[in-house]
Amino acid sequence: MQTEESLLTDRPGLLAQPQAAELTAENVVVQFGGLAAISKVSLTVRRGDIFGLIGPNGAGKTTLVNCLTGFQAPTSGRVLLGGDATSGWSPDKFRKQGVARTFQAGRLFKEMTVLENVEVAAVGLGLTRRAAQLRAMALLDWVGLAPQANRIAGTLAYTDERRVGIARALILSPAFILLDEPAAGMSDAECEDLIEWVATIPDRFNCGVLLIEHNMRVIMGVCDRIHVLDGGRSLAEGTPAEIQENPAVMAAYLGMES
Ligand SMILES: Nc1ncnc2c1ncn2[C@@H]1O[C@H](COP(=O)(O)OP(=O)(O)OP(=O)(O)O)[C@@H](O)[C@H]1O
Repeated sequence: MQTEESLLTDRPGLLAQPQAAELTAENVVVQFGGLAAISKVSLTVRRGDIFGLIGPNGAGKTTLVNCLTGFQAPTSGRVLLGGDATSGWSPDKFRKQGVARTFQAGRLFKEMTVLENVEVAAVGLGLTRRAAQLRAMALLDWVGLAPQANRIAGTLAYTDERRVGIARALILSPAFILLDEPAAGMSDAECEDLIEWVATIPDRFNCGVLLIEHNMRVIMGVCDRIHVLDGGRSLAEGTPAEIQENPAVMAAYLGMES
């Protein structure tokens, strides 16, 4: 009999056991025609850390996350998972090796139930329907959506869609989870709630978190380190205190909502 906790966090033997301690971008360049969306960016997300990725609109945050998850091939440079080159890996391979993500637009299957949305992710990773359902329920409980499990996903509030996306990404306990603007559209109270449970992810799931977020309260409240992009280039990296005092960062954010 499995406990609630093991349903949340263990990894069945059919998956590669993700051992990687670091997810690294090394001199990554992404060129879209004449536009350099990412210019020689290097950063490392460590298992156990919450690593913030911030920057004004169009800075290249999502493009970089796409590179770190196999949705975009770098024009040059490399992405390394625990020291292994990932060149040519599909998003599915990244996921099976323990790198999961959410999307800005929830990308839920709108006609399916909330539970089925999470369940299919586990079935896609090789679990039986029954095992997938047990784990999906445990995760929905953890994100506070168990009472909505049988609701059609297309009828959910926008903020609850985010929670389903996070539950789906956390299924089978990835080594790294990349969250793309989870707080967008949330009220202050919902943000506080988000900060509280995102802060527990590294220890609970033994994973590293990369967090893209415009909401500075969320970023400063929860991150161990923060990397700032501007116009596709790295502007700064440091602790929340260092980033808040960095004049170049303040200049890039002048006029932005805090
Ligand atoms: N598939 C694409 N083809 C062409 N240009 C693209 C593509 N994807 C992104 N871009 C451009 O690359 C730049 C970086 O975009 P990206 O979405 O990565 O920024 P972002 O920091 O995530 O922005 P936001 O905060 O608004 O989500 C932008 O100028 C964008 O228009």
